Amino acid sequence: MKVAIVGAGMVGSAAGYALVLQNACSELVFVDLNAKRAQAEAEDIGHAVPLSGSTIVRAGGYPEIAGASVVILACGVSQRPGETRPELLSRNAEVFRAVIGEVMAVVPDAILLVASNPVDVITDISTRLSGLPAARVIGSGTILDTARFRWLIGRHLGISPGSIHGYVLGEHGDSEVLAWSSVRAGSVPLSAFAAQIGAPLTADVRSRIDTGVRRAAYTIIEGKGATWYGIGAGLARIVRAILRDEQAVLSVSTVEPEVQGVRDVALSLPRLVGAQGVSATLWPDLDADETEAFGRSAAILKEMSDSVTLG
Ligand SMILES: NC(=O)C1=CN([C@@H]2O[C@H](COP(=O)(O)OP(=O)(O)OC[C@H]3O[C@@H](n4cnc5c(N)ncnc54)[C@H](O)[C@@H]3O)[C@@H](O)[C@H]2O)C=CC1
Ligand SMILES: CC(=O)C(=O)O
Repeated sequence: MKVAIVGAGMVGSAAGYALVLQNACSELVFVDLNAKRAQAEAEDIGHAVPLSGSTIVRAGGYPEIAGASVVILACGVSQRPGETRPELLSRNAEVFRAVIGEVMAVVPDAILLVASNPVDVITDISTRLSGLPAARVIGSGTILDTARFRWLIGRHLGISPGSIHGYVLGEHGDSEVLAWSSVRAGSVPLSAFAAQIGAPLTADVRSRIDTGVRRAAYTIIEGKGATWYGIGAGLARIVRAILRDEQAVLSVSTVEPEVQGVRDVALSLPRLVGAQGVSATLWPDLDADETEAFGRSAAILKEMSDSVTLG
């Protein structure tokens, strides 16, 4: 199965590297406005192939993405230190106006996987520009925030993050909702598990984890200029779910017809992901505060999307 990556910067190349190490696809093509960059990433990542599998890795123009089942879109600009994701909107909307047309002209049946920020709004824009059904335009959404949430809870409890079942919902950004009330460790509600093992979830612990998830991008960008490993692994995880038709439950962003009175808004909920894209959405039980915060997140995203005219 072939995967194309448009945008061979830090995020696109990290995703490509993760796919190659996991031997997840048979062919990988990088496209970038900066053709030398795409060529260099393809060559560097290609050197990992003999050590990991047999993926054909190359760079090219849009004609070379023909036959791709999934197109990862990681093109555009990223945050500078102190900048928020929404501040990228007008620049990245402009990039996507150009890129979606190029992609659709070659692979009108591919699944689009959007990473560029603000990812929920760019997912909505990509859905509108492509004319594809919402199920086939997937934003990485909160897959990364959910991983950060599980990682920090796992560290607090001293257990594997893979044994933590819980999600971050809504915006991939400042208004996101950490759905604490539905988190389980194994099959046990989180608070009960934490009390059983003598690691209670005090208000201070919750606040530290909330900040660790919500502010992660800002602190990493302050330290090294950008984030790429976590999202690279997240994008590879979504691609695997599609190529293997896993029907895996992942928190990803697609346009939802209605959320608490907000119509046609792209945001994250746990969704079933497989060969046809998103086949179902799961609505977790939320407490009153989480429900209110989720509605607020939907309204913020809708307002941002409405500010973009596509011409
Ligand atoms: N969804 C998520 O969880 C995350 C999203 N991001 C976002 O991913 C995006 C990419 O970030 P980085 O890779 O760090 O940026 P980067 O600057 O390293 O790479 C962006 C690439 O896009 C290319 N590009 C720009 N315009 C293009 C066009 N019209 N056609 C083709 N290629 C074009 C550039 O030449 C560059 O190589 C940013 O918007 C960033 O905010 C970053 C981390 C996590
Ligand atoms: C940059 C970004 O969106 C993140 O690391 O969460």
